[in-house]
Amino acid sequence: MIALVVIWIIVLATFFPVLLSRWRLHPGPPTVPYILPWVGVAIEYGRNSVEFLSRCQERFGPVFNVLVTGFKITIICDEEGIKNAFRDRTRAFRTYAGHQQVLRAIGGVKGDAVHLMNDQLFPIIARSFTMSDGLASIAPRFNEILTTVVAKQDADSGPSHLPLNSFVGQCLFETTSRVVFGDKFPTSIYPDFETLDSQFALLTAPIPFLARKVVKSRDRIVRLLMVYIDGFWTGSSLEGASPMANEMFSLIREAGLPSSDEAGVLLSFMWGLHSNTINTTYWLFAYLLSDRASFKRIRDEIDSNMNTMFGGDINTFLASPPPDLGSVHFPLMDSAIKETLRLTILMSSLREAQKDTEIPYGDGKRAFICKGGLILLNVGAIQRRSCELEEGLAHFRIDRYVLDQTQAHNLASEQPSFFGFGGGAHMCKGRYYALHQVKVFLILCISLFDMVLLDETGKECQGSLPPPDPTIPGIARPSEQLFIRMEKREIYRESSTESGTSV
Ligand code: HEM
Repeated sequence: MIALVVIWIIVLATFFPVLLSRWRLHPGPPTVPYILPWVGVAIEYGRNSVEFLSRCQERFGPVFNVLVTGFKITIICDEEGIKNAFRDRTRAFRTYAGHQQVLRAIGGVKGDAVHLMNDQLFPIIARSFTMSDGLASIAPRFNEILTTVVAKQDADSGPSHLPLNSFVGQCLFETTSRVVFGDKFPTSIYPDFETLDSQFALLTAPIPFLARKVVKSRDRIVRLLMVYIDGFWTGSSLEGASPMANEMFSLIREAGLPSSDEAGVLLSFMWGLHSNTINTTYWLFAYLLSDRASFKRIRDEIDSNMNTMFGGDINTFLASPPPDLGSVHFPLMDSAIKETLRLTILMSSLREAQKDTEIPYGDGKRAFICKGGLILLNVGAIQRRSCELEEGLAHFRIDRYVLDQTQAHNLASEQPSFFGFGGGAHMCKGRYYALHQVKVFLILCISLFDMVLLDETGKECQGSLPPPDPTIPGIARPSEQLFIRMEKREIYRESSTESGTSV
C-alpha cells in the first residue's frame, strides 16, 4: 500500500510540472461547469442540444469545452474556426469517432468496421455519385421507379390524409433501395427504419431500457438483411443489385465479419443513404406547404421550366438524361433547399485530433486541441445565427439564397454561410445524388398534385410549423406529426385520361 502511494507521488511529481507548463502554454478554451463526474453535461445536452450550446456560447464565447459521458469535447461555434477545421491544412483531424458511433448505434456492429467504412466504402460512394457519370447512370432508373412509387402512394391513399413523414419516407426509401440494391431488396423494412431513424438518440444514450423499442426495430432489420444477403448472394454479387452495391458488398464479405456485423455495416450505409435526404425533403415540403405564397412561387418556376425545357410534358422531363436542375434554371428551388438545410441542420461534424494542434478562430485567437481530443463543429449555430437577430430563428425565406445576377457578389456576401453538406475532405460524398432525389421528387409532386398541409387535428396548417425535435443529431426530426391531402391537378387529370400518359 505504502509502495503504491510512493509510486503515485513519484508519478505526479514527474508529470505535474509537465502538465502545468503545457496548460500554461495552452490554457485551452473554458470548460462548461458540471456536477456529475463522467456524466458531465450529457443530460442538458441530450434534452435540447441547440438551446444548451447556444446558452453556453453566450456565456463562454464561441469556443468552449464540455464533458459528455466521459468524453471531453471542444465545441466550435465560430465561422473562421469551423472553416479552418474543415480545411484541416495540417491533416490533424479524422472523422472515425462519429462513424464508430453510427456503426455501433445504428448497425449494432460489435467488431471494428470503421476502417472498412471510411477507407474502403466511402471512396466507392464518392465515385458512384459523381455529378456527371454517376448521376447519368442512376437518374433514369431513379426517375422511373419514383414515378410508379408516387402513383401507388397516391392510389392507396385515396381521399384520406397521409402522414407527411411516411409519404416522403416511403417514396424515397423504396425508390433508392431498389435503385441501389435491386427489386429483390426487402423494402417492407421501412416502418422499422423510420423508428430507427427517429429514435437514434436513444441508441446513443446510456439508458438501455428507454431504447428497447428501437433496439427491437434495429434487430428486426438486421435479421431481414441477413436473410436477404443469404438468399441473394451468388458468390460474387448480390442478385439484381447495382455495381456500387456489389463492389461495396464484396469488400464487406472480404473483411470476414460475422454475418450480423455484415448486415449491420450494410444498415449503417443505408442510414447514411436515406436519413438526411428523407428528413430534408420532409422539411422542404413542410415549409413550402405552410406558406401559400412560397408554394405558388416555386410552382410557377417549375411549371415555367417544364414548359420551356420539356414542352410541358413531365414524362419528357423524367425520361431525359439528368438535366441541369441547379440555380441557373431553378434559382428558387435551389434556394429553398439551402434555406431548409440552414434551418434544420443540427448535425455538427465530429472530429478527433490525431496530433496536438491549434485551430485559428475569431480575431487572431487559437484553440489548442491535444492529441486524441474531440471537436464538434457547430455548423447549425453559424447558419442560423446570422439571420436570428434580423427575423427570428424559424423564419423560412424561400429566396434567401437567390443570387441577383447583376449584383451577385454583393448579395452573396450578405447571405448566411451554408455548410449543409459539410466542407473540406469530408464533405458529403452523396450530395449530388441527394439533391437529384430531393429535386425530382419535389418537381414530380408539385407538378402533379395540389397538396394541402394539415396538423394533427386535421386543421389546415398555415404560417407556423411545430418546432423541430432538437434532441437528434443530423437533420432535425419532426416533433409532431403533419399530414397532407393530395389531389391530382386539373391539367393532369385531363391529360392522363385523354392521352393515357404514364403519370
Ligand atoms: C440532403 C441530404 C444529405 C445531407 C444534408 C448530407 C449532409 C452531410 C454532411 C453535413 C456531411 C459531413 C459530415 C462531417 O463533416 O463529418 C456528410 C458526409 C457524408 N455523406 Fe452526406 N448528406 C446527405 C445525403 C447523403 C447521401 C444520399 C449519401 C449517400 C450514401 C451521403 C453520404 C455521405 C458520406 C459517405 C459522408 C462522409 C464523408 C467523409 O467522411 O469523408 N450523404 N453528409
